Amino acid sequence: MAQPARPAAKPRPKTKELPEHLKAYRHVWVFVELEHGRVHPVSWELMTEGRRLADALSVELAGVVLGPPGDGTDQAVAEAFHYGADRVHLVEDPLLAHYRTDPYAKALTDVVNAHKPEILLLGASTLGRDLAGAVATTLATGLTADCTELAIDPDSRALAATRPTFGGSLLCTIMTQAARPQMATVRPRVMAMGAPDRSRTGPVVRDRLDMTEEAIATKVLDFIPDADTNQAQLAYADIVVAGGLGLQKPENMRLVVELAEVLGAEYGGSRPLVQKGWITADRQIGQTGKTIRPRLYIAAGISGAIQHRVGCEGADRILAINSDPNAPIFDFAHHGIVGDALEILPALTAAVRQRRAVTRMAG
Ligand SMILES: Cc1cc2nc3c(=O)[nH]c(=O)nc-3n(C[C@H](O)[C@H](O)[C@H](O)COP(=O)(O)OP(=O)(O)OC[C@H]3O[C@@H](n4cnc5c(N)ncnc54)[C@H](O)[C@@H]3O)c2cc1C
Repeated sequence: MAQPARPAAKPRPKTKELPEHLKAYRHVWVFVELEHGRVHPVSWELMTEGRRLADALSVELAGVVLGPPGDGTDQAVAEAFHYGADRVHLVEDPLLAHYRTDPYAKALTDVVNAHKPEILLLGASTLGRDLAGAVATTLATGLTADCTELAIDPDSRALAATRPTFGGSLLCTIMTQAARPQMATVRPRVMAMGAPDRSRTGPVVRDRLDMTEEAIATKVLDFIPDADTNQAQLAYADIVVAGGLGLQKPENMRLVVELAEVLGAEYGGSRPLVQKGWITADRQIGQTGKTIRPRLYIAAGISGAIQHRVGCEGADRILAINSDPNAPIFDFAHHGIVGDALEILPALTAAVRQRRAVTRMAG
């Protein structure tokens, strides 16, 4: 005889209490992403955000710099203070000249274990994503990737890290309640970067990399920058012009590129344009593409789906061109033109060209 169905076991209540040994973890840390002497700007965006979180918790903000001895590393340390750090943890070693997961993960894990920060933020760049995953796994702690918002939960003092889920149709807030540090990555341009204060300075705490070259499986024989990839500087462009399926044919993408050229702007598009091969993947704007924060964003023939919106709503000004007056993009655009993008784009290009010519003649 079939057994009657039994009710599912009650879920065990989750404790909000932090285990005693983790209560010593304090302060907010930002990993300063330094590669070949240059700091990725996402680090300073996170430093600005980290300052806000540290102030909310009444703790210190620290930057972690890993790199080879030299000017680039010294400069990164100085700038960390300019962008808001109260102290900098520094591991300087020739083995850190090129990014390799093993020595970087070892260095960062050891500094965390030695100084015990409660929050550790990294950029969701190629390097940051690799490093964050490796370090979170070694430390057996929680990592929330690609966050769009960070806050402090007033009851538990936990980091409330919000990120899109279910294909961007929902936002979920994740808290790491029983492990430390609480780790999160944030994509470039999601957070605003504060102005640097060049007069700020502070203490540098030096740690050693406890590793030899023999222990590292990956060897860097040479570094050859790839001239073809990531040519589009969308994330940090002042003006971006983008097209969507409303352009109707791949050859009409030319209208977007021409307007971008006369404006000295970058061009991009919605995801379907990448899928159709009209533009390259590094020009996709949105949740699974680039997040942009230009002064002006011109979106032509783009409906404004949530997955596109999250990548562009940080723009100071959004001008939408769409033939449908009810298109969702008009809900968040600052300026709208209801009409045919195939007519409006060339008209805008001609108007900008004419204005440039008049200015040149007058000058
Ligand atoms: C997991 C997931 C991740 C995603 N990530 C992204 C992402 O990163 N970026 C992204 O963009 N999308 C992303 N998408 C896809 C997203 O949901 C939308 O399907 C996509 O943004 C729609 O692209 P579109 O606006 O170009 O096309 P459509 O939605 O088809 O909109 C075309 C628009 O053009 C207008 N139009 C038509 N003809 C003209 C004309 N002649 N002149 C002016 N306007 C005209 C129409 O009124 C319409 O509003 C993702 C989807 C999923 C499920």
